[in-house]
Amino acid sequence: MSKSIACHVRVRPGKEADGKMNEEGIVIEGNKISAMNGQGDKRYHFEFEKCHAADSTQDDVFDHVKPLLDRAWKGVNTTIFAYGVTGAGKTHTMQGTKQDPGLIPRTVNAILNRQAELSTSTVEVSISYVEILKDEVYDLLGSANEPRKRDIRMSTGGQNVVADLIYQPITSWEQFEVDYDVASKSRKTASTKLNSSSSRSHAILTIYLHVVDEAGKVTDGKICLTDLAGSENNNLTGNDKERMRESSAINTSLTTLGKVVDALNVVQQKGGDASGVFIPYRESKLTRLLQDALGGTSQGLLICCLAPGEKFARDTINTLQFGKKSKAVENRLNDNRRDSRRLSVLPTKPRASLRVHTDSSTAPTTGRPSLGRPALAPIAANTRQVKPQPRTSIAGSAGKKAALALKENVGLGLTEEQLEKRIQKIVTQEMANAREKERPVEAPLKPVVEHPFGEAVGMSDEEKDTRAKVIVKHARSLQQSGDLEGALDLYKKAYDYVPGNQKLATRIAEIQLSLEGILPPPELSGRSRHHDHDKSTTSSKAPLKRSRAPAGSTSLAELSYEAEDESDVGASVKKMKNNDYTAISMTSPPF
Ligand SMILES: Nc1ncnc2c1ncn2[C@@H]1O[C@H](COP(=O)(O)OP(=O)(O)OP(=O)(O)O)[C@@H](O)[C@H]1O
Repeated sequence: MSKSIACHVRVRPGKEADGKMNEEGIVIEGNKISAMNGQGDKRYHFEFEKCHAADSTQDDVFDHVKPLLDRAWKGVNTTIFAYGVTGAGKTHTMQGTKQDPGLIPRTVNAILNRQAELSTSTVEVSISYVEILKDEVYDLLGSANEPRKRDIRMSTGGQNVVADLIYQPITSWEQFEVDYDVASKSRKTASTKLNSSSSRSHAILTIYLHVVDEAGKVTDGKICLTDLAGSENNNLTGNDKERMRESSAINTSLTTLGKVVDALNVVQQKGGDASGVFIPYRESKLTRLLQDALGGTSQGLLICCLAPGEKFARDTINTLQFGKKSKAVENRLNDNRRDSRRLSVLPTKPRASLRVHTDSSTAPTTGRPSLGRPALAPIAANTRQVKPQPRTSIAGSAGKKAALALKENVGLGLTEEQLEKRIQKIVTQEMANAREKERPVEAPLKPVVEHPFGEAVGMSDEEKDTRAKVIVKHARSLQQSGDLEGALDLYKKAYDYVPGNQKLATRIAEIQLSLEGILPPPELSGRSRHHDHDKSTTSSKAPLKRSRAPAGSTSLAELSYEAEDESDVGASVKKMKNNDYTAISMTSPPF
């Protein structure tokens, strides 16, 4: 299912510090809003799903958000984020005050009320809460006596996850109030000329819902409520050196957010074709964590907060333009409903406990925190971006058909499930082709039984080797393009199929050490023929640029073409001997 991000606007009431006011500066008529530029000679017009005028109450704003919350109960990941210039009312809208609570407390309250009403279902509610300060992630639920800084890692499922994140089960309103209050107070704020209590960080509070109904149907929903730090003009804020440093980090991450939205708009204009479009999610921690909300699987709602006053005229137009661009982004909504009685890839039921740390290396694909098995905590489920590459030749019409079918499937990225399916399809093709060459009569392929955590049970050694080979090939492409984290992820996935493979283990260690800055980036020891044609732009010895994938990087879709090329595949599969990847032909170069 594909759906645009909705956009609401809220204008905050004017105050003395806003300076000169122009009654006609911001005009709202229904869901239409127009804003005058600073010179007063040009008016910009926009239309959104909802425009709240300066007299809107917290209740009004929440009323229009409720339908989105209903979706979370149906297993859809949802993200609400407040955007706008510093002092425009983002924190007021998301957090509010004790007397006039904002969206976060209202949402939790509504969830707890609904939990009480659903007497026939078991409902578990928990939260995580992080801030991103100067491009570092801190766990706001962590104790002041222990380090709160957290890493973002890529899970084996291709999701950006926060390591060792704390999940706080919420059992009552009173408990939430205390925990939320303590955590919010530890968020970094400071006084600037534009806002006496300006948030210096982006804050993301995530609410996880786990519902089991009487028929055993399980629904996992996630609501991600994000209060972005405001964009800042240091001439207006009067920032000192430290504030300037924070301001620079805030503005950089917001610029990246804008670049991501721009890139997604280009994808949209190309009819959803992401080929050749670089989406810079990795350029900031903020966009890594919001990846699910932007072009991912989440239902998104952007609330654009506007400050009245002539000095904000340009910011107002920028904010509205950002809202307009964000609205055009299409997400592919997830559905985290399943039958609890069936074998599932989803994590097991969490134990009830007051505070939970998780520290492991795999992440659930839903918004639900996994307490039942080791897991990295997902803040934002995401999908890996793949870039189909133009091919010079495809052998046979069957190859063309498969290539076309795959091309249609290459959207903005791949979920773990899609990646698995694609790998399985390629492996099946490769094996079928190899067998066809070796045996006159083709034996039917044994169906693969998937282990809940992705390991294939009952797979032949040959099939495991072939799967590893396909994954390694894609890992090499990512490594070549400079995406070391993505490559590492896939090398590890390949290793699961050929545990003990020394070369693969060495490659994994090299990349890990390189990511930690201990070793230089490892060089690839061979080149595939598909890399040869773009020698001029890409070289295994070229300096790594982690933020950009060169136009020549391969995709799994492309690998499927290779799988259709029977002469190569037959040769390569024949040469494959017990984990000896160096013996594989040019279609699968040694790592
Ligand atoms: N709708 C509103 N009604 C009444 N007061 C508001 C409203 N919106 C904002 N304010 C007030 O305006 C001031 C600035 O708002 P707030 O701190 O929410 O801005 P912000 O966008 O989060 O700023 P920053 O990016 O600097 O953190 C606060 O004193 C807040 O209480």
